[in-house]
Amino acid sequence: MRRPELRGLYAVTPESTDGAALLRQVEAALAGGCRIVQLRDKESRMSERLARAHALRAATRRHGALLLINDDLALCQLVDADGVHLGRDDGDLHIARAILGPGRILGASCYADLDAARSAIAAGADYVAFGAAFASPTKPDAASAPLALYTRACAELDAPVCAIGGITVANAAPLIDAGVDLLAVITDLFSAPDIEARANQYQRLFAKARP
Ligand SMILES: Cc1ncc(COP(=O)(O)OP(=O)(O)O)c(N)n1
Ligand SMILES: Cc1ncsc1CCOP(=O)(O)O
Repeated sequence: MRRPELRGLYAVTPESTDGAALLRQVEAALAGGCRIVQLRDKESRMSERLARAHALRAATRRHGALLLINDDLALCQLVDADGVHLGRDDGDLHIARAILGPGRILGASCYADLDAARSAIAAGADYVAFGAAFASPTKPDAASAPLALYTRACAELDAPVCAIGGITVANAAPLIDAGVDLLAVITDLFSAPDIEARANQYQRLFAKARP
């Protein structure tokens, strides 16, 4: 079943930020209207990741927002997060769905591969992510997903479509016009001089597109 809450700005946390600063930044994004946050942390030790996940869990709850955890099912369960995001090297999606149960959200990276997205949806993914939409400062080696792929994905797939990679408020409109449901953003959000205002700009792009 489609989940209507899977639409809008999807804030993915940056690396190399201290825990207190990260929490302030995420709070600002939430204040600006962001309703979906992903903890993506490949650098911290487990104890620090756990502390960050707990802090983000509390903050997202205060704002009625969703928290997803990148890569880590166990951490998702430990902090009672709303779901996980998994890539092709992060384990089998059928098994992830079985572990998560029907209530939690499962997101899957599909790079530029529509067949991978069909398989992911069949395995129980709630949304499928394609990228990089544009050159990404965070992941310069990411595969590239052209706009036409998003158009096809939105027309052909029965699940919310997420775009990631190099997205900015200046280049996002064609993706939203193509029907993309989720814009996953790191740099353009968390490096903005005013994160709350930037999050609000994204939410307004979605509000303008359709109800
Ligand atoms: C929403 C969203 N889409 C794609 C990714 C990338 O996931 P993955 O390919 O597993 O790469 P890493 O993030 O693990 O480097 C994502 N994290 N979130
Ligand atoms: C995790 C990931 N996967 C593909 S691009 C990317 C990074 C997105 O970050 P940014 O918004 O800074 O380009």
